[in-house]
Amino acid sequence: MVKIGVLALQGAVREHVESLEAPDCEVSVVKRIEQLDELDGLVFPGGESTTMRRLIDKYHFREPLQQFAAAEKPVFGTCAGLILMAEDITGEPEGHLQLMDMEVERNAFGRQRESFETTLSVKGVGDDIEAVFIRAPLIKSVGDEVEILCEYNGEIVAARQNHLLACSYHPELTKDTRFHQYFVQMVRESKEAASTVTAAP
Ligand SMILES: NC(=O)CC[C@H](N)C(=O)O
Repeated sequence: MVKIGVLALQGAVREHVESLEAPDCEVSVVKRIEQLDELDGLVFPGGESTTMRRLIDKYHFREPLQQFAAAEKPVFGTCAGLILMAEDITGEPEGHLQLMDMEVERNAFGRQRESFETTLSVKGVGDDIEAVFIRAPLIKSVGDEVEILCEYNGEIVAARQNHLLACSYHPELTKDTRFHQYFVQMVRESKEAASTVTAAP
């Protein structure tokens, strides 16, 4: 059994909970820091990153979230969640949680395309993944350890750095749960690897 939480300070939470459903996966809505201790993986939903940051600071979540990721527990950020994870944000003095080696640009898809849907090929997930972009950020550059999973019109929109997964769009707003199930599998593998290490003589 793996336990995955969805950070519920602000943003679209319920859809993530539904997309993560699997027979061996217990999903919870995270509102208190103490809940992090029980989790094997965590999702940062979409919403408004500046509001989320304000609430993260208000409820003293910043360090516990950074520790969660530093313990190599998997984290998955979508849209505003991706912005929270980035080391750098274009035009801003520094990133929020600075978990993942990438620079992101907020609201990067221009005015008339602020929201749109498309089908994408995502490495390791599928070549016909439905994606909903809502005032989405793009990933402008990534460090050496980051694997690019998906590009849209030559721009990076999904990436993975070991136990960290991020995408610009909203996989939780479609019926297609493959991206979430890819993350659930990351959490299973990470938990299994951690228990092997603990069990070693
Ligand atoms: N759908 C979203 O999560 C939008 C992200 C939002 N534009 C931000 O900058 O935080």
